[in-house]
Amino acid sequence: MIELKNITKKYEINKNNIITALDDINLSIKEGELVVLRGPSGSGKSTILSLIAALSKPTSGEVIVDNKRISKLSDDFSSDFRRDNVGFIFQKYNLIANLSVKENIVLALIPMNLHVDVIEEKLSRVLDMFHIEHKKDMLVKNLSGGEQQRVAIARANINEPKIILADEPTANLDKNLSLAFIEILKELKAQGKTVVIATHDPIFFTLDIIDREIEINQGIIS
Ligand SMILES: Nc1ncnc2c1ncn2[C@@H]1O[C@H](COP(=O)(O)OP(=O)(O)OP(=O)(O)O)[C@@H](O)[C@H]1O
Repeated sequence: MIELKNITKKYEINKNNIITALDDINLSIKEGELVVLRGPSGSGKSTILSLIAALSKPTSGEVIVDNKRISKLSDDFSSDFRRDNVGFIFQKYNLIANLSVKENIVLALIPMNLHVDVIEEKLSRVLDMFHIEHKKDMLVKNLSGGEQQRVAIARANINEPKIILADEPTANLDKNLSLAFIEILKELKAQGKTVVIATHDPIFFTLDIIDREIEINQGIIS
């Protein structure tokens, strides 16, 4: 269960220029729900995702995940929370171009000091699940956009997180690849993951696998 309680997030550019990205919002997302956050550019969608992932902290209010006040965690505990609970699919994928597919995917596991066999097992599970096995030794810079997205999704799932967050996941994909992404969403939902997608792509708005659409405008949920 994810709860945002009276969340305000302000970005201070300088003393005379403070942007209110979120203005006292309340939001609650149940375990296993597939939710779409929709709204125009700049409305606050990415800010909500970054708060749920404990990548940033609210100016006021609380973010609670599974009864844990994650908005109060120190930076170290925030990273632990993220590693154990959240898979984040970034709009621009945030992959390292000069590393191979498998190196990109296992990078986040390095601080965990896992046995090499465990890493191999986790790796082969996601390579297989997201149909990228045949490219595992290729450098990411030599992959197509759709393949890079599958690597980003595999990386987000390496630790079997309960929560998947995706920021404009189809922004760089054509229609067919967007439909392939929707197939992946179906798999994630079948596995019981909680999925939150920030998007303004209309392809999501008529899907029956989406449990709820949340409309956000200028930092306010309407
Ligand atoms: N790090 C930052 N510093 C300053 N302002 C920021 C920062 N991040 C976001 N903002 C501002 O906060 C507001 C909300 O941004 P946010 O990225 O959450 O919107 P969005 O709905 O995800 O937009 P998009 O669809 O374009 O990604 C915008 O006005 C944006 O310019």
